[in-house]
Formats: sequence, C-alpha cells, structure tokens
Amino acid sequence: MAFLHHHLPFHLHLPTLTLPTRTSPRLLRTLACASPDGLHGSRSPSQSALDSFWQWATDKGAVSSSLTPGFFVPESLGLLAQRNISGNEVVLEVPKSLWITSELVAASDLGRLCTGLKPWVSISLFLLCERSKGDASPWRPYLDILPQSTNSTIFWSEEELAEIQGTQLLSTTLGVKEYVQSEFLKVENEVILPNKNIFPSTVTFDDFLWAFGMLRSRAFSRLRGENLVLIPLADLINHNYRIKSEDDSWEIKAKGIFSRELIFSLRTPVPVNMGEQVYIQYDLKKSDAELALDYGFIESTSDRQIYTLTLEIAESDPFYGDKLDIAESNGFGESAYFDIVLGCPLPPSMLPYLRLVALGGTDAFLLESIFRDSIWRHLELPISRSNEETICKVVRDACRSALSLYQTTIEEDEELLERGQLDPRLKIAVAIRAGEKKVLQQIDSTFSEREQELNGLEYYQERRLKDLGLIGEEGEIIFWESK
Ligand SMILES: C[S@@+](CC[C@H](N)C(=O)[O-])C[C@H]1O[C@@H](n2cnc3c(N)ncnc32)[C@H](O)[C@@H]1O
Repeated sequence: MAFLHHHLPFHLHLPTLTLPTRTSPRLLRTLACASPDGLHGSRSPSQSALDSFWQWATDKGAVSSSLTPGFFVPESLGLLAQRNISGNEVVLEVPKSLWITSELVAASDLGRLCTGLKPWVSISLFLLCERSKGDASPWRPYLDILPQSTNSTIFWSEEELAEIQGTQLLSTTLGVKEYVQSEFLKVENEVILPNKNIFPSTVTFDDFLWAFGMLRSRAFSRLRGENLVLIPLADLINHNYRIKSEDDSWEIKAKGIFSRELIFSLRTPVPVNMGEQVYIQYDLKKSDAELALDYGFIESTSDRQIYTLTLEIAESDPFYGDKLDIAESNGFGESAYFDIVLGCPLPPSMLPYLRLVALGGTDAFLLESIFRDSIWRHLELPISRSNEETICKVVRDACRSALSLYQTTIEEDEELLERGQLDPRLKIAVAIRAGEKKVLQQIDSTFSEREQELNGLEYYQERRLKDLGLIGEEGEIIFWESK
C-alpha cells in the first residue's frame, strides 16, 4: 500500500534548508488513540474462542497434521508444533474458500458499494460489517480471535506518542493516520452513512483504524496492495529474527493436479521441536520503524536502524529545469529518498544527487546540454571545493537540526534500555529514538570527516586538466615547452 504523505522531519532543500518542525500537540491529540486498557487492548481471546476458531477453520477445509493454535508471550496467539517437524515441511494448508479477498467482498452484500474502492478499504469495510452482525456472521469465529489492537504506533496514545517526539517514526505514524482518516471520511460519507441497512450501528474512525491495523499486521508481505488477502489461521504465524529467509515459507498453489481450487500452503523454514512455536521471517527489508508501524515490535539490529534522508531540487532553484532533467535521466526525480543504515556507508547515488542539487555559481556550466550524457559520471566525483563544502555544511546543519528535536540523549535512552522492565511500547519508543540519533550522528561524522579532507580532494577542473595532459599526477603544471 503506498502512502501519499510522509512528513519526514529530515528534509534537505538545498541550498537552503527546510528545518524540521515539532509535531503540534493539537495534531498529536487529534490522531492519538487512547489505550483502552493496560494491555493496550490486546487482551488474548479465551481458550474456548480459540477452540471454536480452530474447529471452524478445519471444518472449512484448513488442514494441518502438525500444528495447533496456542498462546505465547509476547506474541499473544501463535502456531504450536504438536510433533517434531522437519525444516521446509508443509505445516498448514488453507483453501481459498477461507481467504478474505476483494473478490469475496465484491460477491457479498457490500459488493455493490465497494466498486472502485481500494482493496484495503473494501476489506476493512467487510470486516467491520461482519463484526457488526455478531452471531449472524459466518466469520464470527475468526473475528473473535482478532486482537483489539497491536503495539503498532498507530494504536499509541498521546502520551505514548510523546515518547517518540522528534522521530521520523512519529511523522510517518501521523502521516499514515491522516491518510487513513481521509479515506475514512470519504467512505463514511459515500458508503457508510447512506447505507444504514448494511451499517446499522455507528462506525467510528477508531473502528476503521482497527481494520486497517489488522490488515497491515496480518497480510503477508507479498499479498498486499492490489493482491491484498487475509488468510485466517495462517495469519497466526509469528515472526522470529533468527529466521533469515522469507521466500520459502509459503506459496499459493492448486490443491491437486486436476483441481482448480487454490490453497495457501505454509512451510516451516527451520526444524521445530514438539511443543515449540513455528515462526517465519516477515520481511528482511523492513526497518525497525516500519516493523513498529506495521506490527508493533522491533528487532534492534543495526541493519534495521535506518534514517531516511529526503533531498529535493527546489522549484525556486534558477537551474531547476536542467537539474530535474539530469535527475530524471538518472532514475531520480525532484525528490529523492536515501535510506542511511547504521554502520553502513552512504548509498552510492546520494553524493552525486547532493552535488547536483548544490550545483551553481562557477560550476553551473556543467548543467549545459553538451554535458548531459556525461554529467552523472562527473557528479560521482567531487566537482569543486565550494560545491563539496556546501553539501557538507547543509547535511551537517540538517543533522544538528534534526538531532535538536529529540527530547533525550542516546546515553539516557541506553540507560533506560539497560535498566530493562520497560513496557513494550516504551521499549520500542526508546530504541527507535536512540537508533535514529545514532544514524544522524553517523551521517554528521561522515560529512565532518569529509570537511577535513576538502583541501586534499581532486575536483573537476583538475581532473579535466589531467585528462588533457596539462597537469601531472602530482598536480604540477606541464608547460608546452616541457613536452
Ligand atoms: C500476523 S499476526 C500474528 C498473530 C498474532 N500473534 C495474534 O495474536 O493474532 C502479527 C502480530 O503478531 C505479533 N507478533 C508477531 N511476531 C512477533 C514478535 N516476534 N514479537 C512480538 N510480537 C509479535 C504482533 O502483534 C504482530 O502485529
């Protein structure tokens, strides 16, 4: 699912810099959810609800000879091995008749109202509609085992969100909630309110957000967007960071050689002993912030600690058109996003893009069309001292400005984490804000080191003179007479 607006606090807008702004307390209040109880509303369903669900799913054709649903800490529900299972063994099969898809919604009472809606919106409305039917819904056993919320930041209260003040995660969370709210207002006016026969009781923004949160946390990574599907029972599988591959854990296939019926087939990527939980890897590419937003947990490994820099060619730039043309011919646009990973070098195309955005003054001749085919190659190396100095200064200023928005230091965060015993949401908040600050400090020190090296770098003009044989390898001038 693509989100239209990400208000990222780090926003470079060369040569001037747009400072990140603090999140207004009013926006926080409007978009925060109050925690319904001390467990964030994630009370586990009863054993009898779980038994009824299991019975319902197996009656409808779900097959497993090795699993049973069970309760776990901290994941709540999960899938438990009833015998020793070997790696790569199929552990569960769920037929299509049990899946919740846009197709199913289209064929339901709701179908005629959902034409043209995004799959996540129509499936959300379906969940809410079925939930309101109570016992009359054939999906009741499944709806009864869904949590009331998760630890995803979309469900955090105002006080909990205040713990991530200054972070990109807060901006993204608020951006996502604004997006969900705008979709809700649309369907409230166009679908829910005019159809009291289908939605007899009030549907609130919190209800709609609950449905969104369920889809976001329960749909398998490759089954999102247009292909969005909820697969009851299979969606009880939890994530484990020890599992390093995500591709082989499930597939969709025909039930038999001659059958047209599709089944979702889940495998355990690793051997599992009887009595242990079966896990998969949800998504190797997600940052901790994305895990926190989608699922409400994080891993805290350095490769998941990421800060996204947004660079932009300003419309007010006198060379806007040429720069945009160059960016576009090299796979970028007016804005470019660079994920900086803790402990890893800068993404290779970040420096060329930065140099392009900062290009001006006596270097502007490089923007002329005769250089169009070769400009990106030139941008991969330093252009001029002033261009390189500008990018260092702007990036360092932006880092300092972003760092000033956090309420705590890395040391304070680490002390809290070491003390342990933190509430799961606070633990996520503290780890995320510490991780972001570490990446910002890393970016700042990379550009600080670069600033120290400015005198020793080789710039475009020198390289050009060398190419023409006018200066030697040591920078000495070669006079015509000496040739
Ligand atoms: C696909 S559902 C899995 C079933 C879920 N445990 C339940 O009780 O319904 C994904 C949700 O499970 C929980 N979860 C999965 N893996 C987890 C983990 N490693 N640590 C903490 N929570 C986890 C999170 O709440 C996540 O949003």
